[in-house]
Amino acid sequence: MRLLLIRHGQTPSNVAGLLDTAVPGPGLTELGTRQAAALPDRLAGESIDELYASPLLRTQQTAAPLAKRLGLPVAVRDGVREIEAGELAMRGDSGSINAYVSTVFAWARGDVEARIPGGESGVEALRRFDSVIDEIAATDRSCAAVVSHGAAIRLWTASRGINVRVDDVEAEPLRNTEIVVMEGSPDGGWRFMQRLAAG
Ligand SMILES: O=C(O)[C@H](O)COP(=O)(O)O
Repeated sequence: MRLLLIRHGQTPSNVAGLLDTAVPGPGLTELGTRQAAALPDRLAGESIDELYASPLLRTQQTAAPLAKRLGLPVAVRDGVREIEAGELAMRGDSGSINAYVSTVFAWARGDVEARIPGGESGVEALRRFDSVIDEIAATDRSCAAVVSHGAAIRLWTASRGINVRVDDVEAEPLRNTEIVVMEGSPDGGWRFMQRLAAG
């Protein structure tokens, strides 16, 4: 099946460069709202038959225009929320951001027992994201859109994409409403197809 993994639109914490991962978190900025409004047209060529979002306000606000256009409900799943920042929450200094990002990519390279101080391990973060993807794949639909978060999407695609190099994912941040397209199945594996830039 085809997965469209969409990072939410811009938030005030994104503008400020903060590690803001708590639930429910901030809503979208004006730009973020415009980015969300642009998604239905950007994805008009896709035959999306299921729509998922994390419990955070920013993903649900991003999913809303797409849900309206498609006439689909938004299924909220805790498993696709952002990687918890733990003791690094709401920090914006480069040391904290580097500690967060480097732990996430250490997980993608196999060190899944490492833990963000006060936060999750890679085992825990991947287990919850995997469980949602497995649930989606079990529906036997052809295409699902999942509105999630930058670190969570990069972790999952770097860890589960059979044709993906972790270095490439680490080198390329995911911008607001940028989309990672993956195809495959839990049994056969997931292949990275393309990134759809936010424009
Ligand atoms: O990486 C970050 O900046 C924070 O964890 C928040 O990510 P998000 O904006 O994709 O939720």
